Amino acid sequence: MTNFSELNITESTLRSLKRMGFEEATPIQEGTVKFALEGRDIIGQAQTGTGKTAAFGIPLIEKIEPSNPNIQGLIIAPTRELAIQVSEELYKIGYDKRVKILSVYGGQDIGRQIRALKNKPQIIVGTPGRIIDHINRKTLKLENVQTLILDEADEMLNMGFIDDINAILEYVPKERQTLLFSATMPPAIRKIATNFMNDPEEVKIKSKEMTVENIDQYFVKSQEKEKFDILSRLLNVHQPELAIIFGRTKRRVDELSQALSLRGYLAEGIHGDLSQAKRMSVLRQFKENKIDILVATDVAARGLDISGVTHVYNFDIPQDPESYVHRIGRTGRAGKSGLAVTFVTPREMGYLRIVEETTKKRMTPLRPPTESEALAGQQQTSMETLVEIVQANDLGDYRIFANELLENYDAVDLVAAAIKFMTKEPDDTPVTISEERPLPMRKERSSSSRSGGGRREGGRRDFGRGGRSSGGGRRESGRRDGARREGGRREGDRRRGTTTRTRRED
Ligand SMILES: Nc1ncnc2c1ncn2[C@@H]1O[C@H](COP(=O)(O)OP(=O)(O)OP(=O)(O)O)[C@@H](O)[C@H]1O
Ligand SMILES: [Mg+2]
Repeated sequence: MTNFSELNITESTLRSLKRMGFEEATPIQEGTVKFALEGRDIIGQAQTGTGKTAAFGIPLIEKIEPSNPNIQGLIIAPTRELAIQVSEELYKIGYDKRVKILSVYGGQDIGRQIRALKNKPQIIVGTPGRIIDHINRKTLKLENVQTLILDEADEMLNMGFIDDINAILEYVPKERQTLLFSATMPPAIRKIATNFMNDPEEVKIKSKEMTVENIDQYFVKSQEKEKFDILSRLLNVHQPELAIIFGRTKRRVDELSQALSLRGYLAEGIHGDLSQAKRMSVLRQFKENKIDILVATDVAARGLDISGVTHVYNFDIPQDPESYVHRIGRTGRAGKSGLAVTFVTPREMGYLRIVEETTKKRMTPLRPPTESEALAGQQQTSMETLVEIVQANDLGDYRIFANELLENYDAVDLVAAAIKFMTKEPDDTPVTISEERPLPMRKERSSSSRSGGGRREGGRRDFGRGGRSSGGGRRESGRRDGARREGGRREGDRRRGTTTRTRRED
């Protein structure tokens, strides 16, 4: 590990990094900062949660000329939450240098953004749709941009976003530095990337596996209709501090979060159809531990950095390996450990093998606990918690109440009642989980033949063949019309009908 002071970074940025608690550079930061400071274009690839934001953020902040009031840096991110998160991290890195940063994203009052743009921000972090809206309104002037960054670059260059990116690029000077970052970078996408880069330096942090090793990865083979009960039992046994459960569709997320709430879990759902205010409030509650289960579509997967996520459950196996990598990467961040469980129906086993081939990591089969095992596990945990509380020796006044109770009741009964109170007993409150259509049958085979089947919305899968999607239907006529959007969501979302998977927005 290298100390930041060895990376030719100015004092003010070093002070900011210190304040952030960053002492040593992570490998991707060490590998990219030098090239980026030399002005090189970079394709940066490193595992989830390993500090890619600062890897592009540090050189960007270093390059900003404080006396220049123009927009000098533009960062494009696939979701609103990510745009906000990246701008917050940049704000911290640029704090001592007083760099002005603004995030622009769909779902937020555009008038407010227009007023904020008049304050002369030097860096803009935005989602593609809203950036284009501002370009059309002539409220965003990009002709002085010197650095363009795509976070989650493969996602940004997939079929759904490439038109938007091309449209934005027309307004950004050709003479610029371009930085692309992601944990995954399928070869076909990397090829597209080089089209608008200038002799990019590829910085790939070598690792045996694509996922970080501090995430324990399991799979549970089960029938579709058994999944929910197994999930509840796993939650009872694991007792995650913070968990994210991924579902394949918006309906799935709604049903799962309702069902979990009915069964007494503190759960909320998040997906692209919710209002921006709702999405932000759910995320805030999750970050503040007011809810401990976040049920999400892939919208929440990319790039979100929520500390303390201990468990990720893929209630539905994702359709492509890249999504898997990003989903489970919400845990095990910044060196912490995590646990991921993926549900797979028997006919989806082929997908599991493809994921494993891509990540180069086998998942361990997990035998789901039976109801009585789940209960026994919980009782055990309750007992251990009681013992810990006793050992902490901080009971004070509680002893007075205990003595009062002991005058009238049997000691064993009282302790048993305490254990019972702390234990979540099996709950058969009826819930509705509609059956999700399984992914198309796919034989177990090597990743070299990944085409066919499994079309995901926008035909992104087709990139696996190195070609353009035929059935994506993402292209929108009138895409330059700022008014076409509805609540920041793409029209394409509706048009895709039943195959809509919930990914796109803005
Ligand atoms: N040098 C560092 N020292 C300590 N913590 C760091 C360092 N760099 C980044 N972090 C922290 O690590 C966490 C993960 O960083 P970040 O979100 O940039 O990861 P990422 O590589 O972009 O992941 P993803 O692929 O999921 O987007 C953040 O909380 C960040 O503040
Ligand atoms: Mg990131």
